[in-house]
Amino acid sequence: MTTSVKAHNTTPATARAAVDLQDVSLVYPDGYDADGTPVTVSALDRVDFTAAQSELTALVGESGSGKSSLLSVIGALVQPTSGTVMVGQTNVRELKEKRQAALRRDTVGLIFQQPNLLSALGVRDQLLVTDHLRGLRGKKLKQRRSRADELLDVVGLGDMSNRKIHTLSGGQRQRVNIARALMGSPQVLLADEPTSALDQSRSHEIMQLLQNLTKEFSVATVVVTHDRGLVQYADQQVTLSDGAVVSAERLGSSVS
Ligand SMILES: Nc1ncnc2c1ncn2[C@@H]1O[C@H](COP(=O)(O)OP(=O)(O)OP(=O)(O)O)[C@@H](O)[C@H]1O
Repeated sequence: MTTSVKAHNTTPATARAAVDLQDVSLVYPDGYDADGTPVTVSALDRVDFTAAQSELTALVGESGSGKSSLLSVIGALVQPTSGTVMVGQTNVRELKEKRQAALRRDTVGLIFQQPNLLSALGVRDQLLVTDHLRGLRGKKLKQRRSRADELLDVVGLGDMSNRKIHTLSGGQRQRVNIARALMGSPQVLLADEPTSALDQSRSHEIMQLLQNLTKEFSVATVVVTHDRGLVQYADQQVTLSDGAVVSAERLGSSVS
């Protein structure tokens, strides 16, 4: 059973808001009209949005309603035109670019539709790419390798750490992607249509995994999905239309 509440805030008083957006608008420049006047597109229109620690939020809405834009703003991939974006205790818009990059690396885990994995590398090394690039060696690299192995275990790939990516199924690749997103110990996990390339059964498995990891790692997870059948894994459903939040509902934990 779902309970409708005020559209802009459904985080329970007891839950810590890991993501808190107030009055956020995002306007993209979109070329020029025939008279040479600049044209703009309003992707987000005065959005209030919260996502709590240890909760999974499903973000739904028609194509073009602003779902990806909202994820991009939360993940500091795009600067909103106006409004306040808090991730944990950090006011993202007040950060300099370097600190925003650090936030993207350390505080936010990103999971995309198609796992963007490197075909030349084995499964464990997908999780260690940034550590290799940063030149980590010795004891520190060993610790990171242990973390990678723990995470691969958690996502059900404990026995596949040396496998090459092309030998994995779509669902297994998405699990690698999820494990990689957790490498930085994020407070927030953002997933943009993580199941759209998978069949129904694998999609449910991935959503169940995200639901479990949300609790286990105490992250605030926001999942964009077109598939209404997958919303059952969420604690909260937020619906966007034309860049605005039109409803926010708390959901009963029907699946666990
Ligand atoms: N980089 C951009 N430049 C200009 N307009 C953009 C840009 N990105 C998105 N838009 C526009 O902003 C609006 C919201 O797009 P967005 O991708 O956030 O929607 P969405 O709900 O994620 O759509 P979909 O479900 O199709 O992925 C759309 O009108 C889109 O055309």
